[in-house]
Amino acid sequence: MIETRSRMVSFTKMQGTGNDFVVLDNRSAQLSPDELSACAAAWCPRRYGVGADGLLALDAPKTSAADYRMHYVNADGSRATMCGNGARCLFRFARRAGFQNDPLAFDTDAGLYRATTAPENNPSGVRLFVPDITEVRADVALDRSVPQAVRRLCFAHAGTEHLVAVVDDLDAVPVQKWGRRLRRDPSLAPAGANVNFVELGGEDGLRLRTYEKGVEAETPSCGTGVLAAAETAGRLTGADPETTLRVRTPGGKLAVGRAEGGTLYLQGPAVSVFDGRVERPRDER
Ligand SMILES: N[C@@H](CCC[C@H](N)C(=O)O)C(=O)O
Repeated sequence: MIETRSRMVSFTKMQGTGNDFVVLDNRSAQLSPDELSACAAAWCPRRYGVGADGLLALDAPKTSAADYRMHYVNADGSRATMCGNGARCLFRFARRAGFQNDPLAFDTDAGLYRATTAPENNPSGVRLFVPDITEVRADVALDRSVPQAVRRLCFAHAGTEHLVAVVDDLDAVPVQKWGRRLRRDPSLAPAGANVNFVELGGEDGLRLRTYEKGVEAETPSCGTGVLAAAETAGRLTGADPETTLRVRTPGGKLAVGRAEGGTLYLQGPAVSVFDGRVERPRDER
């Protein structure tokens, strides 16, 4: 068969609070879901590829309400239903690609989302409107033992699966060790969960460190993790659910609040780092 697609794929490297992504326009690249997974697994490793926590692809919309569709694939090639930092980056990528509606609406595997430029005078800020988080368990029991330092353990589906573990001393948590163990607890099968360790209080409201499934490591920040923490741990502080909650991650600050009309949002930066071209993995050619 004659190969008609280019071997090289154009991409933009982007980051949102240090959570970084290879971002491509799949209307031109035309990669199938399996090919997107293979590309993520080939391009995300930091020593052998471009280096990223995941791959984002902008595609033609699936529903008439959307301007475009977002595909999200973790660094290990597994597909995830949603990515909060990634969705903000893809919004900025879509603007650069010429999408002009405001807000922009996009299909994801977790449903329809919308985003707009953040209202404050912050050129990199993006406000991602999200559906209310309805699947919440305030206290969960896992099959495996949970470290004693975890004072409360909650679960929230914030577009994807999250455990929220409340601790007193966030800096003392061995995130890699505990996250890896809790993330695959049999009671969470088959999807598993990202694991967020949260310290309550302080001037920023919450501090958060996340072990991400699909990266199988701590990442500098996780947007849906911030939403899950705001919904569960944030409420444990007695904070008014209507006030904006500031969440500090190792990669930077994010805000969770309610817009006029009551829609929940996640707000933070989305930044282009560089543009490049990368070869498709050999098996996929
Ligand atoms: N970093 C993302 C979440 C990406 C998906 C996650 N690893 C999963 O598999 O659920 C975010 O910013 O939300």
